[in-house]
Amino acid sequence: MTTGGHGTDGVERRGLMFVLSSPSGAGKTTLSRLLIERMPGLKMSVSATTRPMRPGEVNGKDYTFVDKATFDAMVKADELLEWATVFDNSYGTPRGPVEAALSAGQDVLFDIDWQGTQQLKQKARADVVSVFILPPSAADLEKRLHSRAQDSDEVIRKRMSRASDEMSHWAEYDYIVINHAVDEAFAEVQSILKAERLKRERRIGLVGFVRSLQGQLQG
Ligand SMILES: Nc1nc2c(ncn2[C@@H]2O[C@H](COP(=O)(O)OP(=O)(O)O)[C@@H](O)[C@H]2O)c(=O)[nH]1
Ligand SMILES: Nc1ncnc2c1ncn2[C@@H]1O[C@H](COP(=O)(O)OP(=O)(O)O)[C@@H](O)[C@H]1O
Repeated sequence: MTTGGHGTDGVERRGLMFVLSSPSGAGKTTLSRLLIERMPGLKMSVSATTRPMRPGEVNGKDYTFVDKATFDAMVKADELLEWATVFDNSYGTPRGPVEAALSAGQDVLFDIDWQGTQQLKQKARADVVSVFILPPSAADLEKRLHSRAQDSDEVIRKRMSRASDEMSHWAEYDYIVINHAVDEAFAEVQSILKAERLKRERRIGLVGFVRSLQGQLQG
């Protein structure tokens, strides 16, 4: 699905799809924002959703907020790379920006649930790197959902009751990070991305690079 761009060391490589999933409130959004701020060459995939906007969210940045009819039209026109229903709302990944970023040699970051992760893996397994974020405890999870202060008590109850379901998919992920302290969890997620960028199979320019090194040695 991807063509290739150049890594920071100048060797051409395939772009990767970096997926973060977790039960609601475990810290995906916080970690995603830090990754985008601090990791050059990584672009956020902005999902479309029918969920109402939360205070502080920006349309087109956090999500593209659409009504159900618009979402259904996007599905029908095959404009979504994957989509799913979560908490009675529809969420989906617009295909165009992802394909454009990957073919420009950028990596793409996804904050999507297990259903979306499965769909991406079916489409491009070799290019997907998936990380599941766990909270340190149920009490911490609940505290974080309250501290975010953006959802009603009823919505928080729904999110807590769905957490166990979401968590049951942890073993489908390549990496598991427990989000105790943000800085440490961020450092772990960053290490995963850095290592995955160096994977031999993604570095399609290596054959040429090594040939040229050998040429220099022989010449
Ligand atoms: N499959 C899929 N899931 C999404 C997408 N965008 C967001 N999600 C997931 O939908 C769930 C709810 O997201 P949201 O309402 O923003 O609440 P959050 O869990 O507090 O971030 C989270 O598990 C997100 O990862 C998407 O485009 N596709
Ligand atoms: N390691 C952490 N320690 C304490 N609070 C955290 C930590 N990580 C995230 N939070 C806070 O918890 C709340 C939920 O985090 P958020 O990133 O929105 O989760 P998600 O996107 O998974 O729903 C936010 O208020 C965030 O600032």
